Order: sequence, then structure tokens, then C-alpha cells
Amino acid sequence: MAPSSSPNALPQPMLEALLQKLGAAVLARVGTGHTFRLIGDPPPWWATTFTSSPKSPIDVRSLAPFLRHFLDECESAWKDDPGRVVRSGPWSHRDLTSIQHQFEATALTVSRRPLLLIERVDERFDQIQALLQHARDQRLHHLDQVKTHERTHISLTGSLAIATQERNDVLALLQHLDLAAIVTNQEGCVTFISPRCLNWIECPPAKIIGQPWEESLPLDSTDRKHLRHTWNALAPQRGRRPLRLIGTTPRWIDYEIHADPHSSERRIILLHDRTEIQHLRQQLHHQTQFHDLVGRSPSMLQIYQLVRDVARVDSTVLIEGETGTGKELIARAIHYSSPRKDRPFIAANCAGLTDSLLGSQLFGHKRGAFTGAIDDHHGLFESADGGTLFLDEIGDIPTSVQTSLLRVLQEKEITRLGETRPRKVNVRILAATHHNLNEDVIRGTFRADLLYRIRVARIHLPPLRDRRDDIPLLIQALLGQVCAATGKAITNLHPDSLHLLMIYAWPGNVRELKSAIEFAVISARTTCLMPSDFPEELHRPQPHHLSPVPQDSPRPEPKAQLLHALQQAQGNRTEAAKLLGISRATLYRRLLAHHIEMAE
Ligand SMILES: Nc1ncnc2c1ncn2[C@@H]1O[C@H](COP(=O)(O)OP(=O)(O)OP(=O)(O)O)[C@@H](O)[C@H]1O
Repeated sequence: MAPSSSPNALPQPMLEALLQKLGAAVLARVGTGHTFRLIGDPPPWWATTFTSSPKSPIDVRSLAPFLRHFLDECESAWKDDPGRVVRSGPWSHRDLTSIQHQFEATALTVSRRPLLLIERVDERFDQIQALLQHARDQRLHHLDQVKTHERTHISLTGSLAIATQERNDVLALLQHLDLAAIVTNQEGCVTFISPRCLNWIECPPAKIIGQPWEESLPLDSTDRKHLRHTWNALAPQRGRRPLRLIGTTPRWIDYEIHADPHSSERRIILLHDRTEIQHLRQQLHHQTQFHDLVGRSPSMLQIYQLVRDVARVDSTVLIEGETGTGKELIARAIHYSSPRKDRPFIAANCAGLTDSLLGSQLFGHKRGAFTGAIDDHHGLFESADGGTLFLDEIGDIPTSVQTSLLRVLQEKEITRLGETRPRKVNVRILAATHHNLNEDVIRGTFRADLLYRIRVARIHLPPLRDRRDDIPLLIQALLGQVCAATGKAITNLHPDSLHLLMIYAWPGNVRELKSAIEFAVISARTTCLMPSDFPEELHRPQPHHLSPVPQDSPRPEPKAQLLHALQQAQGNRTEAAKLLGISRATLYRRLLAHHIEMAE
């Protein structure tokens, strides 16, 4: 029971009237005990509730046992504060028809006279009950909602955990497979990028997500074009060559572009780090290649060393070897290994030109120097000034030009045709021939003094049949070149094709090998080169007794075979060497060894 604040000091008649209006029974104490008298008219419910007559003094304890305790409590409250209004709180009481009602009593003193108000509060109680019920329902509903939310939360947390786990599994798998991945939406904007990929491109995800995929990878324009081309293809594609990611740590990556199996409009780009393989490949390339020359056979390794040696000095070099053995490549390698490498390298083919044409080509001419010389013209010597002039087929130079050439080599100056004034030139001469210039000197078609001038250093290139170990490397390199040039993707060489290429005599040397590969690539119906794809001459039976043997083979040709080959070649030693599948030098050595007469 909560004491409330002091009552308002209204005049008693007004107060009684007011309370009766409220439908309450208002009882005033008579004397000092529990006897009270009803003031004014009883409330409507009095007669059906209590047996006591409203007109007589009433012992309120007979109305309800509860009131006794209530009044005792009021008495002790009024001792401290006579002005206090004391409320009982509701109590239940059955009326004369046994219907239970709720009552509430309020006690106060007016002019020190205790008053007791008894109210039937059923309606209020019902309202409160209804409110309570409503509140209870609301609470239950709320609890239901809380439970539902809790269940949803648990289920979402579970789904999130599963999704996180799946994502981590996918990332772990990508990591394990050494793969990075990018997923794009239908507009080509990045929706996912794996941490490994972010690591490669050294970029925070916020800068990549939502950006067009093309801009997310640091590539040069050629690689970007290549990637875009692959992207635009309808079918899933694997990049034909690795891309180079530009960055603080440049990387080589292979890539595959797939449609997302869950949505055909999305794409998944899988990226594979190939940097290590690429470095190994480059190392291998460096090991198998010297400038543009492919080959690791002992003879080629010796030649590479010789090239390095002669590149350091400025002397003239004579490069000898059969056609197609790579004489021009050697000349280029010398030039580009030499201090002249930043100056011009000019190659001139001396075969098949008349005196004046070759002379004019090499030394230049003055206008009117010969018929058709309509202008002043500087020659290749002047063009090559400071650099290197490679004179191919020097054995075919007409004698008059040989004389001029000798003078240039001696004086280091040229005179244009039709002029008398010499001009200083600083040119290094490299010359090549497939002739035997010694024989040409003996025959009188080549000047001996010129030969000694140009043969200060000498490099002899072995024919391909004498260095068969290099054939597989050459095939690989040439196949790469031819595929790049033709745009055809050849991935394999059938073992029978390799056998065919290994046993053929290659009279045209590397040039012939290159042509055969070109032919096969063009003819190929699949990505594998079959024996039938190669030119017909490769299929002709190679005479067993003439079948070329590897250069390193210690087995010499028996004398009878040498004689037979010479006879077949009608004494022509170059032809005989070809038939035997050996170089001319080897043929000479073997002829000497077998004491076979070397006369022409
Ligand atoms: N060792 C090699 N590695 C790679 N390619 C080679 C090699 N040797 C030759 N080739 C290729 O073979 C072809 C002929 O080479 P090159 O012109 O240098 O030969 P050459 O001996 O000068 O021929 P010729 O005497 O007929 O002028 C070129 O396509 C060249 O690239």
C-alpha cells in the first residue's frame, strides 16, 4: 500500500458529494473504533453486496476481514502524518449472489475525522486485466519474434560460416594450385579478386572491385590487346602465350578465361604464375642460343667462343660453311658482340653482280660514271661507316672488284666510281663463302693477297648433318618462329617425324630444315606434325651405306664407301661429302687417312 501525497482541503459536503458521484461508499468513523456510518446515499452495488443496513452504524470488519488490517495500518500511518491518504489496493469479495467482485478502499482524515471510501473496481480491473492480457500477448508475440529472430540469426550465422568456410576452401585450393582468380560481372567489372592476385598487382581490393577487368591488370598494350582478343572469343579460352605483369616485381602469367557455370554472363579468369618457368626457359634459351644462333653441340660451342674472341678485335674474318649453315648469323653475332654494335651492320651479297654494279654498290659512284648512273650515290662502305660490312659470297667477286677491295682493306679509304678523290672509311669487313678459296686461288679466280687479307681470322661452320645433336633444339626454335609467323598452333611433333628429321642429310642445312618445318606447319591438319606433313624428299630412302652418322661418331667411312661416294659424285668432293653426310673438311681428313689421291 503506497502512501500518497496530502489530500486536498475541500469542504466536507463538497467532498462527500463528489465521492458519491464516483459511485463509492463513503463511510465516516463514529468514535474511535471500527464503527463507521455511511454518509449520503449508498452506492448502487451496496444492497447486493453487503447485508449491513446502510442506515445503521456499521462495524467495517463485518464488511470484509481485510478492512480490519487496513484500518490498523491507516491508524499507524496517521500517527506520523495525519494528512496521509492510504490506499488498500484491490481485494476480492463475493456478493450475495456469489459473484466475485474487486474492491478497493481509500482512507483519509478530513478535519481529523477518518473517512473510508470503498469502491467497486471491477470495470477498471477488467480493463487492467485486458491490458495485462494484451501486454502478456504482446510479450508472448515479442518473445516469439525474438525466438524467430534468434533462429534466423543462428541460421544466417551458420550459412555465413559455411559460406566463409567454402570461400576459404576455394582460396586454399587456389593457393594450393598456385592459381589466382578474378570474377567479373556481365559488364566486365571485377566482383571478386583473390588475395594472391592482389598481392601480384600490389593493389588494395577497394581499387579493383567494381573496376573494368581490363584496367585491373598492369599490362603493356600488346598483352592487353592479346588478352582482350581472348576475352572476346565465345568459347572458354586459354592464353596462347604468357602475359607479363608490369610492376615492382614483374611476373609472367598464364591465363584461362571461363564462363561462370552459375551464370553465363559472368566470367572467371584463372591466372597461373609462370615466372619461374619463364626464367628457366630464358636461362635454357640463353644456354641453347647465342644471339640468333641455336645449337649446343660441341662444335657450335667452340664457334660461339671464337665469335666472342674475334668480336673483341677489329680484324677481318672469313666465315666458311655450306649454304644455309648460318654464316650471316655468325657475322651478325660478331658485329653485335663487338664495340661496333651500336653502328650499322650492312650485308652485301656479292654473287651474280657485274663489275660496275657491284663496284658501285660497294664504293658508290659519281653521276654519269656509267650508263644509268643518273645521280651521285654513296656505296655500302660509306653506309657502314663506323660499323661492319658483311660481304657474302666473296668467292664470287669479279677480279676488278677484288683489286678495289684489297685497296680499301689496305688504305682504309674508298673512291667512288667516276671520282678520283679517296674518302676515308672506318669499316670492319666480315666475309663469307661456301667456296674453297684456296682452290679458287690455285684456279686463279681469287687473288691470293686478298685471301690473306680477309682470312686474318677464320670460322668454319659445320654442316647440320655433322651436328645432329642440335636438330631437336633447332626444330623447337624454328617451329616457334614458324608458328608465330603463320599463326598456326602446333604443339607436338610425332616421334616418327623427329626420326625422319634426324636421319635426313640436310644438304641445304638449317635453311632447308626451316623450309621443311614451314612446309609441314602449312600442311598440318592437326596440332601435331606427322611424317606425312613433311616434304617428299625427306621420305626418300637414305642409302644405308651413305646414311650420315653423328659428328662425334668415332666410326670412319671405310675406304670403299669413300671411293664409291667420289665415283657417284663424279669426283666432286662437295657432292661426295653431301652423299656421305659429312663436311668437306671431314671428307678431306678421311681421304688423307685412307691415302686416297686428292687430285681434282
Ligand atoms: N644455328 C642456327 N640457328 C638458327 N637458325 C639458323 C642457324 N643457322 C642458320 N639458321 C637459319 O637458316 C637460314 C640461313 O642462314 P644464313 O643465311 O645465315 O646461312 P648462310 O650460311 O649465310 O647461307 P648462304 O651461304 O646460302 O648465304 C636463316 O633463316 C637462318 O636464320
